[in-house]
Amino acid sequence: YLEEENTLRELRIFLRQICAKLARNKQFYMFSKPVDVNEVPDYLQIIKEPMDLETMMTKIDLHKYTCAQDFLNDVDLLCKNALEYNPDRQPADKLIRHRACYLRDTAYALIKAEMDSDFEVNCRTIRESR
Ligand SMILES: COC(=O)N1C[C@@H]2C[C@@H]3O[C@]2(Cc2nccnc23)C1
Repeated sequence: YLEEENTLRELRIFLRQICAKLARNKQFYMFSKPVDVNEVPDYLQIIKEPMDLETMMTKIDLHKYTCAQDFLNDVDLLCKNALEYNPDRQPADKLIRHRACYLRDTAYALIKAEMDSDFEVNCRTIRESR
């Protein structure tokens, strides 16, 4: 009902700010848009559920996230994909794995620092009720 819609609106505003902050970071540029499957033809054979920051921003606007953990689940997916597709010891792979872990840890730290825990509990209650 109306209080729940107010809460979810506030969640979307909060998540847009977090997502924009991550997307502004030049160190995360390789995660800002979907991997170009024309450039990387085998990507979809290896990664079954691609994820990137632009897609996550769109999902916010489509009301796909009803709590911060839903958003962090996609951060985890983005990171897992990068670790799986870039497993080698060569420097390029090591760099993208490091950046993926850095993005994941940054997202968790930002949300923990800037989100009221009671607010997230309220969002989880709304998620469970739907
Ligand atoms: C999240 O991003 C990634 O997992 N990747 C893996 C791809 C392999 C390598 O880097 C990526 C893009 C790319 N494009 C052209 C040639 N080689 C590459 C980005």
